[in-house]
Amino acid sequence: MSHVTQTSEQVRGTAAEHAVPPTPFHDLDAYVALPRLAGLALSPDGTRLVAGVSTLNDDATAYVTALWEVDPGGGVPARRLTRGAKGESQARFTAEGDLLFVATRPDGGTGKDTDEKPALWVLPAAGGEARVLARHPGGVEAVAVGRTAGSVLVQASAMPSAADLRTEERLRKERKEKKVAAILHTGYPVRYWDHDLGPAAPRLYACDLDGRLAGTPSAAATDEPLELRDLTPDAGTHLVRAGHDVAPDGSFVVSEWRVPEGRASVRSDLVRIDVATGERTTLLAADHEYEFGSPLVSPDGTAVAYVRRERSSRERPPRPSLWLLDLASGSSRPLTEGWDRWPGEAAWLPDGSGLLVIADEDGRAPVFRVEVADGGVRRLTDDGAHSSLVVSPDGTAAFALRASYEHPAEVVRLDLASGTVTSLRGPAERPQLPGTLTEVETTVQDGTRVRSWLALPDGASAEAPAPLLLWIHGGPVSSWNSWSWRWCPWLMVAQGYAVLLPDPALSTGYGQEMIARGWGRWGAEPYTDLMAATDAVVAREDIDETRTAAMGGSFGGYMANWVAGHTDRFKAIVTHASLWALDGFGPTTDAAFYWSREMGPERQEANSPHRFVEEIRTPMLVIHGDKDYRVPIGEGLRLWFELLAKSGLPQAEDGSTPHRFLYFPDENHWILTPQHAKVWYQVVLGYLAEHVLGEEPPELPLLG
Ligand SMILES: CSCC[C@H](NC=O)C(=O)N[C@@H](C)C(=O)N[C@@H](CO)C(=O)O
Repeated sequence: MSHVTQTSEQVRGTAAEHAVPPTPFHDLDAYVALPRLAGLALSPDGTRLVAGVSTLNDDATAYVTALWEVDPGGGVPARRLTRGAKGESQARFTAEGDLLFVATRPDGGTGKDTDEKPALWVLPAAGGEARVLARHPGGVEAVAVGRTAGSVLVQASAMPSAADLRTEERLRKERKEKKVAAILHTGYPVRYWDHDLGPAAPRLYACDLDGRLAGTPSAAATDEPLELRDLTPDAGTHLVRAGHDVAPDGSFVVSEWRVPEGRASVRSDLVRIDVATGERTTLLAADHEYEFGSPLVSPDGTAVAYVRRERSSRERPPRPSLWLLDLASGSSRPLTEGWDRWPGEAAWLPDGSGLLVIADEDGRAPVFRVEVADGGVRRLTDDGAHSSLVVSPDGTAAFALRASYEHPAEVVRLDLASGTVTSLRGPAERPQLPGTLTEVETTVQDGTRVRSWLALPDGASAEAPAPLLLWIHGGPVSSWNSWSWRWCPWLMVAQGYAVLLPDPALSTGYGQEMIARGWGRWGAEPYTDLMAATDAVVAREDIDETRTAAMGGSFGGYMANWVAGHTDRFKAIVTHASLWALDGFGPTTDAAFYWSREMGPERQEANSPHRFVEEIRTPMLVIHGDKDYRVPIGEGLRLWFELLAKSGLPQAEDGSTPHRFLYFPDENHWILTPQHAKVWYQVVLGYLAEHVLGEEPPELPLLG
């Protein structure tokens, strides 16, 4: 019996085989075994809802995503649809109700060696086995479908000189056989997050169904994979990380189109690509003031909702707003210009009268309704952070994933008339928590309200005050508003810590001025806001002011380093994937142009934590992954050397040090594999136990 109530149709993790912990947050094996939801797809008739669910593989060394069907009416338990050993993702429905997905299946069901590249599969609505619909020598990366008819659009990466898929295959084979991995770059960027860009770059292909899926199951089973028709043979690097949307009738695509603009900077235009001919026209050309992204074609195909991003500079942060482009006249107008929030994921209402838009607000990410007629914005949901929004064909309901710091993502139905949100019978139930979540706020010197989440362990009281962990979010332009498997406060709460999650200057969801307050001033207001939030919480009688630690990842790691050089109030500091010397980080991160708009050499100097190394007298746990291209490993290496060599707490002559460096040779900015995630939490919790609680460090046999 597991601690989580599950039906036979629900996901089981390896925790079920172990002794029962009070909650999954008391046991790292149970924690990493919790199922994780991502991605929703709704059939065009609104009767079928499919979610991706990741669970551990048999030896608990990887997550595998399967597709599950969830009853949109909430009556029937969720059921698993796919069972491939390497998993399935990107569920999409065709207009006829066939379920498409991307999967890597070793022999593609054909017995032939397919080099295990992800292919496009279909599970026909008419019944029968799943089969391959299309392949690409580089693997299928993304799939999009017109909602009412027409082509399936496939994104896959092609070698620049390959004019057809036969050449593509040959070029890839030659590189593989000769073990050539070299890339000759002519532009920027050259890396993204955890992988190299090039020599292959994304293109869009049409996969013309021509009614072939509407046949009988037996007819479908004999079908050969379809040909992919290249719509963008001249894409070069223009489609690198470019989002797109297909018109409902499948006749055209609107896509972001990256344009180099000199001095290693790239801007984003919007283009229209005709699916029949591949003809491309620029709809909106970016300039130094504005760029354009996140296109969504209206239900009648006559307009495009998009995000116009006021570009950032030394003087001001970026400012996105939602706009509407009329395709016939080419004229645009603002939809949310006066709304002081950053529009995120959006979906059209089927009658075209408005859009549902998700935006950060006050530690949450609610769903808002934006009226096309007058740009009116109305908040529809109360708690939680929403994602994967899909709207029912009759426009009466929407479905989404909803998460918060109280629970991981779950599938919900939102009644658009009443605003009622109902949890559906998903593949897993909410895990039991080892404490409670509350909201706290304080007013800082300039009058700004700084709010935070505070996770408290059961039993914290004036008689038994809890040690405090200040956890600083990354970005920095983001917010603590949703469940994160990487930054899970409840594992700390289960060990008796209270965890403070503040949203300081630069956080989203509090208006543009909150972001502007910290722009180019990372060591100023963002830091003092965090200290003020900590001061307010340690004044509580259920918190022990004498046992505190600070930690953060990425920008949160930057701030942890800054904290280390500016106060001795914490017993320990944990700094993950952190920015240490801004002159080094600035030009070596994967999108240097973005950061250089905010920080010139003077600001880099003023805000760089490495300048305060001699002031560091707090034990630090440094963590970094070698394949981190967002905050390159050089930051971690330099921090570690300088901490030992010249901090206020240097390595002793006998080689001993209270500092530690947890290094992951094959992880990136995020530590993702289940066993590495376990190691991460074990080492962090052990380090905190030693320095905050005064306990013996735990033995970690897997670390040698
Ligand atoms: C190249 S655009 C920067 C995106 C983002 N910053 C937004 O303000 C970012 O990746 N920042 C990292 C340094 C960072 O702090 N990442 C955090 C949060 O996204 C993380 O958890 O990875």
